[in-house]
Amino acid sequence: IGLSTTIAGVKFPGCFMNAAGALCVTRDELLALGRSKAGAIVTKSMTMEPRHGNPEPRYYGFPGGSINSMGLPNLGYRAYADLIPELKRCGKPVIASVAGLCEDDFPTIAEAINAAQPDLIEVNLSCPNIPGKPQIGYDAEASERLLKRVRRVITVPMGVKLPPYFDPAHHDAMGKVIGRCDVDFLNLINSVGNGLVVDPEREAVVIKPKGGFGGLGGTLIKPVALANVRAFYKIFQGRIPIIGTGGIVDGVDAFEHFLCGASAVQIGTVLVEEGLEVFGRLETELAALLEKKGYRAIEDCRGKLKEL
Ligand SMILES: CC(C)(C)CCc1c(C(=O)O)[nH]c(=O)[nH]c1=O
Repeated sequence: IGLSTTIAGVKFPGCFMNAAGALCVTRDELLALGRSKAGAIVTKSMTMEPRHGNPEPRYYGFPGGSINSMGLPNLGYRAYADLIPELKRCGKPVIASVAGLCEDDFPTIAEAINAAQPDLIEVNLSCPNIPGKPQIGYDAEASERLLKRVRRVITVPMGVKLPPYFDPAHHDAMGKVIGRCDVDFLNLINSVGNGLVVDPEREAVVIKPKGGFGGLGGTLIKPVALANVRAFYKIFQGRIPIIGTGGIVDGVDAFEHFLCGASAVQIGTVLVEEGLEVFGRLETELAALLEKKGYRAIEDCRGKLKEL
C-alpha cells in the first residue's frame, strides 16, 4: 500500500506530517523531522521578530489530549527563510507556516518567505488581530482582506490553517471567503481555542499563561476536526485539497479523516507525547487497515464517508 499523496500538485512521500507547532521551532527539530518518516517538514508559525513565547508551563498533556498557550515561540521569519534551502534537501516537501501578531505582519512575512521558495505556504488564521476583536479566523472580513493581500505575494501553493467552526453559517461564510481568495489547500483544524484544564489535586490550572486558558488538542477534539473536514469537503465538493488535523492518535483516526475528505493528515499532541517514532507506527497501522479493507491508496477512500 502506498501512503503517498498529492496536495496542490506537490507530491508527499507519506501522508503523515507534523502540525505547525509540534517539534518544529529550531533548526535541529526541523532537520530531525527531515530524517524521520514524516511525509513533510512543517515549520512553527513564524512572526516578524524571534519570540521566546509564553512563560512555562505552557503545554500540558493528559489522557485524552493536550492544552497549550505557547505564545508563538519561533526564530522569526528571516531565520526560517535562511533554513528553507537546507530543509528542502531532506527530500520531502517543506511547508512554511506564516503567522503574525496582526494583519499587517502577514504580507511582509509571506513575501519574504515566498522568496525562499518553500514547497507550500500555510497561512495561520488563528492569529490575533486588533485586541478586543476575535482571532482573524473568526472574522470573515479580516480573513478575506488578509488572504487577498498575501495571495498577491505568494507564488507557491498557498493554504489556510483554520480554527474550528461550530455553526454551519460560519462554515458557509468562510467557504465563500476561501472561494474568493484563490486558496490552493485547507488545513483543518487548529486547536480548539480557549479551553481550560483543572488539576483537582492541586486545585489549580495546569498552564501558566492566560489564567490557564489554552488551545485544546488530541483525541478529545477529533469529532470537531472531522466535522470541519467534512463540512468544507462538502462545500468545495472535494475540489480544494484538505489536510486533516486534530485528534489523530492511531492509524484508524487518520482513516476517519480520509473518509471525511482529507488528502493528508497532520499530528500534534501525539507527536509531542510519543516523539518522531510515531510516524512509523501510524504508517504501519494505516497501511494494515487499508489493506484489510481492500483500499489500494488513500485516494480510493477519500471522502467516501457513508451517510445513513
Ligand atoms: C494561538 C496563537 C499564539 C495566536 C497562534 C499560534 C498557535 C499556538 C501558540 O503558539 O500558542 N498554539 C496553537 O495551538 N495554535 C496556534 O496557532
